[in-house]
Amino acid sequence: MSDGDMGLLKLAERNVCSSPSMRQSCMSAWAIGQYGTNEVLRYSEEIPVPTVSSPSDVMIKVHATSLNPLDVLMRGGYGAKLLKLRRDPLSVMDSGCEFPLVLGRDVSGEVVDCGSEVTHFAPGDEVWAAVPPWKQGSLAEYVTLTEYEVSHKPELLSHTEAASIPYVASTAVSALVNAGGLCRDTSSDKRVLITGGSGGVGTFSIQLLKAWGAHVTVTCSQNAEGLVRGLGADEVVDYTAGDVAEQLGTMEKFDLILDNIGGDTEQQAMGLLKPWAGAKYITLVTPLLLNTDSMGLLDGAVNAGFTLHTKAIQNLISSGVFYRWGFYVPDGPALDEITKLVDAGKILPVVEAQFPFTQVPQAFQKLEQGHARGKTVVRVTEKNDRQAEELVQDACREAAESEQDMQGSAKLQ
Ligand SMILES: NC(=O)C1=CN([C@@H]2O[C@H](COP(=O)(O)OP(=O)(O)OC[C@H]3O[C@@H](n4cnc5c(N)ncnc54)[C@H](OP(=O)(O)O)[C@@H]3O)[C@@H](O)[C@H]2O)C=CC1
Repeated sequence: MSDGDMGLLKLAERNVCSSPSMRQSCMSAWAIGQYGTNEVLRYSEEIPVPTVSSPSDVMIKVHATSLNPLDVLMRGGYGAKLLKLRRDPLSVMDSGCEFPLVLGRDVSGEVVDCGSEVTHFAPGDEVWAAVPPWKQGSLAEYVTLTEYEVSHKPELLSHTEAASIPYVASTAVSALVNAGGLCRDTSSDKRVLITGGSGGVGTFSIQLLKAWGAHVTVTCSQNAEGLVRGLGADEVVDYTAGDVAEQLGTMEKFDLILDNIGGDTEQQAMGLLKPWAGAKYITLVTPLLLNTDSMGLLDGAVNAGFTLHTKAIQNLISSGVFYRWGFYVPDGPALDEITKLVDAGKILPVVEAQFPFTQVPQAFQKLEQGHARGKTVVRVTEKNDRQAEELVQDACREAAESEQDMQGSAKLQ
């Protein structure tokens, strides 16, 4: 997008937050005003600041965020019907719709304000969090979350590094712990297969499971083998080199499969689990939001529930395998545990690409090309710091000019 386009967009969006008094409560953000392709992404300096409105709110100045496949999907309207149900009624009250909608699900930043009942955080604290998809996102100067969703950032990580972890970590913990029943104390004798191990969720999950002592097998492309082995994967199967089910079928069977791919992988995976031994298959690729989008809330939810129930029963009866869907769940305390693992050097950030805040559309393009090797991060403050510097320089220049004017008029007198 050219500077000229950016200027036109800014002018077009002045109506969001236009009066001088309102402008003080506005921030810069990348937002969408409708669902669609990358064209709908708009930079605006007129997005209302999400201020503290409840006693448990924590307002964060965003230093960095990262993109997830969900951002690309949500830009196109994915999950709109179900997510709208959970949005803050105040945020949709004026327009009756969710727009302008700010995307971005990760945040690493600094607390700037807290509600009266917040006990664990104070202004100035460096924090990280995953922003629930029903809340305004972090491709913005500020984001406001509830205390339970926030955690203190690992000291060893920069904001850019930290922003690569929260959403994939919260998803992995939810899938492996809540759905999979694994934890630090019960994983050491477990054989786990991660499909799609080279992406955001995969690169995090490998490290978490290795920190817990599990034996980890990963499927990925041949050129990602070095990456996943470097993160600790014990065995790697190149899914591009022939029949992946056949290759995996020669191995000892697994206790748990975390499926980041879905589709045919689901059928292939079932036969790879230990039968009648409490083994679990957890997929992150579920039809729930697609169903509610296409069939409506009630029919979609019922249909998804029926699908899940049928598959769960079939797999339990035929092979004693537990079939489950995994979902991202907001969980600050889980991130506290991840902070400890990061500080202990057991989990490293995997940042594949970084973009400045001015290049968010390019960051989305990168994500849409696929073949992720870890995460794509957006540095948010860099632009705002530069902008603040420019404002200070402008103010200094104006002050110097008015001083010169005053000296000039004093001489004349
Ligand atoms: N249910 C939920 O709440 C959540 C669901 N998800 C979903 O989980 C999935 C994974 O997320 P995330 O890790 O962030 O995605 P990424 O896009 O970061 O990673 C996907 C990875 O899979 C690899 N891949 C593609 N096809 C295959 C294949 N057939 N076998 C093995 N590897 C393959 C890709 O590389 P390459 O193509 O080069 O092989 C890429 O590295 C996504 O579908 C996402 O939408 C994520 C978070 C929450």
